[in-house]
Amino acid sequence: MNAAEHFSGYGLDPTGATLKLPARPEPLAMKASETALVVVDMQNAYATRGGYLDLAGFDVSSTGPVIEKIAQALATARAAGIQVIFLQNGWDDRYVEAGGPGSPNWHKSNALKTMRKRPELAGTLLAKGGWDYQLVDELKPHPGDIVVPKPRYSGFFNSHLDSTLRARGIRNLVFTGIATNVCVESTLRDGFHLEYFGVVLADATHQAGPEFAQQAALYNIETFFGWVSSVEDFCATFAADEATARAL
Ligand SMILES: C/C(=C/NC(N)=O)C(=O)O
Repeated sequence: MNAAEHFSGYGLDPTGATLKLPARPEPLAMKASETALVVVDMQNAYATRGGYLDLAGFDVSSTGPVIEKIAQALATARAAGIQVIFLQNGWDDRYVEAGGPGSPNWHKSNALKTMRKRPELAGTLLAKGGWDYQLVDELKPHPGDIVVPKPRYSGFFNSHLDSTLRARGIRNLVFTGIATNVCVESTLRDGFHLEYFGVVLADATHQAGPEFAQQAALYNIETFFGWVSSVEDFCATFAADEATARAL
């Protein structure tokens, strides 16, 4: 290599089409290379009967269609070269990372509260290494996907999410997962403050709590923090991009 060829640095990818994802309140311009599909906390705890949310009294009976929608979005993202990021919520099996009584998390986490109320569950909910913490069988990471463990609702706190995204020049975050009104919204909001463009695929998300919580979260996102789209629109937009790339 001669001296002229030897340089360092990062130039945003000048190649690749800029696509328009149909979204509310208006379409969002994005490139596959600057976009990540973020799958939030699709763990047994949040999506499976017998997991934490179910044991804590939240309805998880209609998470099946959400899992299917996420699988569709994942297939399109991987084919289009979009970085896939799985967030995984929880703590070490002694709950040091959960914080003690000096942490609001200790007081507000329904997982920790449920275990205090039912001591026979101690050590089982959201503990690394356990079934509850595991990602659901239908949505296992593929080679090239990145898994980011996180100890709080927002994926940006005490995690390597921000550095992972910035190192790859990613500016757009496409959100799926559970729960829309808790970890999805928290992560999208923090992303907004860090200058990421956040869009949620509404049919690939599910709330913790009553249906109005889903609608309120989507209203907040659409009106204040980001954009709302669907799996069908995401797949149609990026499948077309992939077809164009193959034809070139
Ligand atoms: C209620 C709750 C939601 N988590 C999430 N992944 O949205 C929790 O973790 O306690």
